[in-house]
Amino acid sequence: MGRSHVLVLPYPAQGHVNPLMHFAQGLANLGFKVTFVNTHFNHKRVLAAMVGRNDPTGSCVNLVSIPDGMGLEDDRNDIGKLCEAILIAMPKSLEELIQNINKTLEFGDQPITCIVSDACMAWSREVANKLGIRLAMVWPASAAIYSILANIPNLIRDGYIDDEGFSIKKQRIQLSLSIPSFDIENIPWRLGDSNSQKALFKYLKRTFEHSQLTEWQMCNSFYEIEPGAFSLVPKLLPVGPLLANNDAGHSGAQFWQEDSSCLTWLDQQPSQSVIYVAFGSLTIIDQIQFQELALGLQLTNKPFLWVLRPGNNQESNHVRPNEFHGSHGKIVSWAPQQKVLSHPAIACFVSHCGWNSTIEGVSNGVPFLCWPHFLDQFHNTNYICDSWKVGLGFDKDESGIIRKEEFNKKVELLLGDKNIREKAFELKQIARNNIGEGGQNSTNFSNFIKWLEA
Ligand SMILES: O=c1ccn([C@@H]2O[C@H](COP(=O)(O)OP(=O)(O)O[C@H]3O[C@H](CO)[C@@H](O)[C@H](O)[C@H]3O)[C@@H](O)[C@H]2O)c(=O)[nH]1
Repeated sequence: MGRSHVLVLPYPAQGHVNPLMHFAQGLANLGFKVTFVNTHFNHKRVLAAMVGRNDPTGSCVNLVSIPDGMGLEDDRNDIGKLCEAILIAMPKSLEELIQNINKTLEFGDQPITCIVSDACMAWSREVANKLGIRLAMVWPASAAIYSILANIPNLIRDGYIDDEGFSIKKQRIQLSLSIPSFDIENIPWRLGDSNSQKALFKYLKRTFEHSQLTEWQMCNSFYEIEPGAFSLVPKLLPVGPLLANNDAGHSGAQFWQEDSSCLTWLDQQPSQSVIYVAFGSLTIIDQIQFQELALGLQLTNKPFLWVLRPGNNQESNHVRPNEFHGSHGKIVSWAPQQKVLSHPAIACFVSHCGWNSTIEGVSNGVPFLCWPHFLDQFHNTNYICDSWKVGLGFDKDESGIIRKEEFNKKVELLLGDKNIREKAFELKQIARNNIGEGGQNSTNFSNFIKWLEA
C-alpha cells in the first residue's frame, strides 16, 4: 500500500500557488498521493501555461479545481471582492470535492486523510473538522507578518488600529526588538483601495483565528533570517526556502507561460552584468512611473531583463519611450524567475519584494533594489535593507515618483557596494544549508511526515 493521500489548498494567487506547489511536490517525491486544488479560473491558466513544456507536475501531483465564487468577468485582482467570494463559495465546494474523491476510489487508491492548507485559506479547518480529516497549515510569507497577524487583537486593544484594521494615528510599531519596526501605514493588509483593504482585513482576521488553532503551522522561511519573529510565534515552524524541486527546475504552477528565451539571452551576457526587473503577479505601475523606469534602465547603460506581464499589466497599457526601442535589454511577459535568479549573468534584482521573490533572491545570493507597493512588501524591504543588509531602497520625489536619475544612482551604488555583495553571498549559503538533509527545516519537514503517517 502506498503512502497516504493529501489534499493541498493554496489561496488563489500566484505568490501562494507557487510555494504550496513546491510543498506539494516535496510530498509527491516522497511517495504521497497529492491532490492540488486550484480555483477553476487559475486551473485553466496553469494548464494553458504548461502546454508545450515538458513539465512533470501533472504526472506527480493530481491537479483539480473548484469555483472561487466570482463571476467570469469579475476582476480577481480586487483582493477584497475575491476574499468575500471565497468565503461564500469555497468551503462547500471543497467539502463536496473531498467527499466525491473519497467516494469514488479505485482499487488501491487511498482516501484523502489530510488537508495541507495555505494559512490564508484556514477556513478549511471547518471543512476538515466536519469531514473528520486532519489539517496542517503552510504560511507562504514571513514569520514576521504571521506574528503581526497573530497580534491583531492586541493592536486593536492598544489603540494602534480600529476594528476594521485602519491605523488610528501615524506611528511606528515595534512588536519586538528583534524584528524591524514598521510604520502603521504599511500594515500587511495595506491595499490601494479602502473597501478592499477592509474586506481583506476581515478575511485575514477570521482565517488567522483558525490558523493558530491548527496543530501544524509551517512557514516558507528559515530560522536564521528571522529568529526574532519565530520566537514571537513559537508554534510556527520554518520549512523554507520552498523552491522548485523537480529535476527540470519548473515552478509547476505558473499562471503565465514562461518565456525561456531569456535564459539563452542571459547566456550571452557577461557575468554579474544584468539588472533583472520583476514585480511579481499583482503590481501595476502607472504611465509616468513606467516611463521613468524605462529611461532609468537606459541611463544605467547596462543590460537588463524586464518582466512585463500581459493583460492588466504595464505592457499593454503603457507607451515605451521612443528612444527605448533597440536598447540593450530584453523584455519578456513572464520569466522562469528561479532559473533567472540563479543565472551567473544576474547582477541585481529590482523587485517589489513579494515574499517569494525575496526568498528566491536571497537563496541565489542576488542583491536587491527594493520597490515595494503594498501588503507585506514594505516589511520585507525592511528586512532586506535594514536587517540583512543585502539591498537598497529608492527615494521618491515630492510627487511620489522614483525618477530615472534616482534609479541610475541606486543601481551604481548597489553594484559598487562590496559589503552588500558579500552579505548576499553569506545569506545564500545559509539559505542553501536549509535545503535538503541536515538543517532544522528538514527536521521540521521530517517530523511533519511522521505526523502524516501516524
Ligand atoms: O516573471 C516572473 C515573475 C514572477 N515569477 C514567480 O511568481 C512568484 C511571485 O511571488 P511574489 O514574489 O511573492 O509576488 P506576488 O505574486 O506579488 O505575491 C503576493 O503574495 C505574496 C505571498 O503572500 C506576498 O508576499 C506578496 O506581497 C503578494 O503580492 C514568485 O515565485 C516568482 O518566482 C515568475 O516565475 N516569473
